[in-house]
Amino acid sequence: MITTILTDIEGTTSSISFVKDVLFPYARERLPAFVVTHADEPDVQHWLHEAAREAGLVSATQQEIIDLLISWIDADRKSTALKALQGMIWKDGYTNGEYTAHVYPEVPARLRAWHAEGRRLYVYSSGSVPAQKLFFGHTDAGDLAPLFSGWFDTETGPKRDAESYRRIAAAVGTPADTILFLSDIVEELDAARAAGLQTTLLARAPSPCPSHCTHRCVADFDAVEAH
Ligand SMILES: CSCCC(=O)C(=O)COP(=O)(O)O
Ligand SMILES: [Mg+2]
Repeated sequence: MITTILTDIEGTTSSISFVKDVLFPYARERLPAFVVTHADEPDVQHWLHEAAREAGLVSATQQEIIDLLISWIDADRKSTALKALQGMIWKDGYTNGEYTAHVYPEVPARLRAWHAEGRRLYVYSSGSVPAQKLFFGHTDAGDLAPLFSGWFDTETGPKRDAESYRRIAAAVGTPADTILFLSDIVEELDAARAAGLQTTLLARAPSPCPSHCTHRCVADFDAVEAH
């Protein structure tokens, strides 16, 4: 019996294009000024230091760190430090009404229905937890954040590592096989299944389900079986 649904964001609840064509360029354009203006804030300082550490830079100028972070945005690197900084920059865009987060049309009603049935909903995304909360707090369909019981990002661990899903099951406090993980990435689902979670692949149009997929595969949330 599925009691808990854990969902990815990009490619699952929401289009890859919104993240790549709206969020990433917004952060890319504002990152240099953001770093210069906020570098003294402890949170920002922490993540700048973490980015330098991740890159193996013993000492780096502010401009070198900015260049590094921009190259990571361009490469879609799932760096925890980059994601934390991007989330801080995206905040202004949401609160100023410059954009709202895309969700596929059936997603809000399906999330509400699962919530009303008593299932607990969680997010696991490479986007930072603050960025996830902003995202679901400002969607095209309004504020969906209250539907979720909790949020996980790569501070819990990489999304392709089974240990991350074991940690999530322990944090949620329910047996792994009662959790259904939804994602558009087969390697993430493989890791979740290795940890004992149930899995469903989202193959959003025009992508077909892969021919030799070993995970249940559906085109949208209405086709997800969560029994
Ligand atoms: C929280 S919205 C930003 C999403 C993001 O930065 C990202 O890398 C999405 O990755 P996901 O794990 O949701 O596929
Ligand atoms: Mg995804």
